[in-house]
Amino acid sequence: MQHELPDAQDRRSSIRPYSRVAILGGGSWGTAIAAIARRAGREVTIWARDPDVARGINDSARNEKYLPGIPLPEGIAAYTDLAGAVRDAEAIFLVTPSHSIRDMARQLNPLLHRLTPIVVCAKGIEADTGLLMSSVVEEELPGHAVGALSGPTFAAEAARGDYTAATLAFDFRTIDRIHPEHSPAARLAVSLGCESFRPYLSDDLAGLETAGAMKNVVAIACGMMTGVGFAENTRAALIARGLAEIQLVTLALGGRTDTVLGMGGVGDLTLTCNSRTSRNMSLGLQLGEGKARAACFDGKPVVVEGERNARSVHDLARRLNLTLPVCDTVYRILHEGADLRESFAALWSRPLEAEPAAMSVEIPHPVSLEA
Ligand SMILES: NC(=O)C1=CN([C@@H]2O[C@H](COP(=O)(O)OP(=O)(O)OC[C@H]3O[C@@H](n4cnc5c(N)ncnc54)[C@H](O)[C@@H]3O)[C@@H](O)[C@H]2O)C=CC1
Ligand SMILES: O=C(CO)COP(=O)(O)O
Repeated sequence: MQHELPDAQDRRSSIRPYSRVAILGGGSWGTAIAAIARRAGREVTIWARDPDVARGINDSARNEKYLPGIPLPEGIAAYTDLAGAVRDAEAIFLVTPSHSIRDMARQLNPLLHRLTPIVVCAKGIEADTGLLMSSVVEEELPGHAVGALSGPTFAAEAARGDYTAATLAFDFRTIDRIHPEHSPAARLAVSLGCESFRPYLSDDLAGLETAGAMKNVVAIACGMMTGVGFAENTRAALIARGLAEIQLVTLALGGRTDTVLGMGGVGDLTLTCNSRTSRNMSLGLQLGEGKARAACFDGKPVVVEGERNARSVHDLARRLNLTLPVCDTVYRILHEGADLRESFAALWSRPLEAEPAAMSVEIPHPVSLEA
């Protein structure tokens, strides 16, 4: 069940936002979150690895490298040293790519007060361990309340101030049900909520993170099919089957179907699978059109989480003994050199099976009509 913020205005005004928040990651999404938090009235610091990015934010309220042409709210203070960025922060948003989250958390260990809540905004599953990002952070920063922010949120649109919504999830153990206004989750939601950004609260952290990591793999599949020349029917089928795969893994990891149907599941999946703005969709599209991987994005290094995470999802599914035909097809094309056209043809000629009757089934058992 998704939790609303306490609804009545008097209750809402009793939730204290965090005054000072630190955003770690000066890329497109980190900068967009900084802009949202600043519009919501917070004192905002941002850590950027790249000194030019930090200079641009400090000197001209722009991040031309990652969000070209988008003016940012005044007053975001950018740092290139992590200690400076987090010094007075009451809450932390971790917004670097998923493969860097463990290292970032390790670096933060000596710098943070144990009560400082941490929100992971990267979408991914750790290679080798199969851990969701919040679990990675919990291992490195024990004792902190760790949550995730995820949803249909293209950075440039959110930074421009287009109406955007997302889900903020914390483990149920950290949500104070009697006094929700004291929970870091509620305080963080109020800290980010502003005219253009609407955070929903959830206690299904596993579901939210699983959906966020897997939708990128499905988006690559949709891009590939579109690039090869197939159209709307094919893409819709991939989205629906991708959603079923997300549901399987979500339930296996203890998450819930309502999360799969929410902002971070259906919301983000439909956004990324249908838009060329998505880097994941766009990678698939270019590969489907026959471009070599090295030539995609004009040879520039671009964060495409679904590429790395196709492997993490594949390994996790094996451990969980789950069959994920769509995600597996992407994995085999990207990481085992399988032929793209043949792989998708094989996907469509699998034995016929029953569609899970309802999204509420626990773990569906495919029924082969060939047997
Ligand atoms: N861009 C978007 O629309 C959204 C992105 N996300 C997620 O946010 C995360 C970050 O992505 P973006 O900001 O889009 O990427 P980006 O490519 O725009 O920026 C990446 C940032 O991370 C830094 N970085 C790269 N490797 C690093 C490392 N090893 N250690 C520390 N810092 C490193 C870069 O210097 C850069 O500041 C990803 O997991 C992505 O899926 C989530 C929602 C929306
Ligand atoms: O996660 C995103 C939007 O919610 C961004 O998607 P891409 O990483 O595919 O660009």
